[in-house]
Amino acid sequence: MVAITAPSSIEQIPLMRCPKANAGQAAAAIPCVDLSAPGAAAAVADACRSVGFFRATNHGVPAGVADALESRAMAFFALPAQDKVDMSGAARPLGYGSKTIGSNGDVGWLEYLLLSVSSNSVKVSSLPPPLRTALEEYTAAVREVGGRVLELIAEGLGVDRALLRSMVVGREGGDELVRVNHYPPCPLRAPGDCGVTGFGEHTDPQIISVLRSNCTAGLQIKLRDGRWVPVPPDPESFFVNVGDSLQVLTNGRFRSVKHRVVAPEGAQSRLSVIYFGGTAASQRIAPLPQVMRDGEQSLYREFTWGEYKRAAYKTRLGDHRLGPFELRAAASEPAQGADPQPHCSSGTCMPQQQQVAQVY
Ligand SMILES: O=C(O)CCC(=O)C(=O)O
Ligand SMILES: [Fe+2]
Repeated sequence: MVAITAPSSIEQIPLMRCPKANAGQAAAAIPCVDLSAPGAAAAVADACRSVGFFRATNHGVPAGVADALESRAMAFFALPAQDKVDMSGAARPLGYGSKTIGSNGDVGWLEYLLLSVSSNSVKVSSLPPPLRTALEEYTAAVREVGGRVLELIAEGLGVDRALLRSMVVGREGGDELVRVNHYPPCPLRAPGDCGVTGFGEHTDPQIISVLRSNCTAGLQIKLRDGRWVPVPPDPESFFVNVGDSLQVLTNGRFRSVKHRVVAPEGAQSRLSVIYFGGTAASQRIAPLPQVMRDGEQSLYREFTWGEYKRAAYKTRLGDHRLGPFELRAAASEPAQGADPQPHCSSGTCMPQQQQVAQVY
């Protein structure tokens, strides 16, 4: 097992309540779209409206591209902690991070690499060359999947097919990121139906995210009815998230999906790679006029991607980040701060009643 080292000040990992879900029902709740099928545009739009998340098959990415990145990434994460920092810089926010996510107190049982991948180059000079090559090949492939999904979304919305894709792919000054998350098996045992936080509940702020993981479970999404359901891992598929920006571009027709990761309890690490399709800092994020009905008002005040990203970096993962940009508070969920959470400390979870009651 690879040990995660971290400053002692972040020794505390929050718990999350993970009610046992019926595996069949959970899998059925997650839409699956064959990207090459004739009805793909309608199916993608439907999934983005109902769940904000779907599994994409027939995406055209050869298995070897993702497998190569997976093995290079595992080799990187097996290096001594200091080497990982030396090679990629400490995450601020880009670079190598361990346990700390962002700079506002979020922690989880993971280590990661967060990289800017706009304009086809991974902007970290000293990564091991085989890892860099694997990242660049993977990024080129997953960007195509993201681009295709954005075309299908546009088609499903009845707007110009190239409109959303051109905000992200090949966009001058664009903002595409890749995050490689490694969740080693967690030796901490959570009480009852709790799990140890791998990555806390959040929505992704960009337009869309495209995720691929190895065979180890852990990802969960929140359905519209409030139920958390586990996403069965499937290394042969990609999983697509609606991000906050797409929620705004569709004036709330699509909703960004809340998701989180529970740390692996078994012997296997989870390795996931997420491509975040963001746009240029100067891009206005506002409902597309073509999707608005006559007389329909925007639910959001005007902002640019740059403004939203800056605001997002000042918040906690679980904060309702779109809240300050909403014009009609009643139209969306109440703003939520990060709940106080129970903690694991020094390898033992504390099953105090009061703490467990505060699990989100
Ligand atoms: O690692 C995962 O499976 C998901 C992580 C995630 O949601 C993120 O990095 O934004
Ligand atoms: Fe995410």
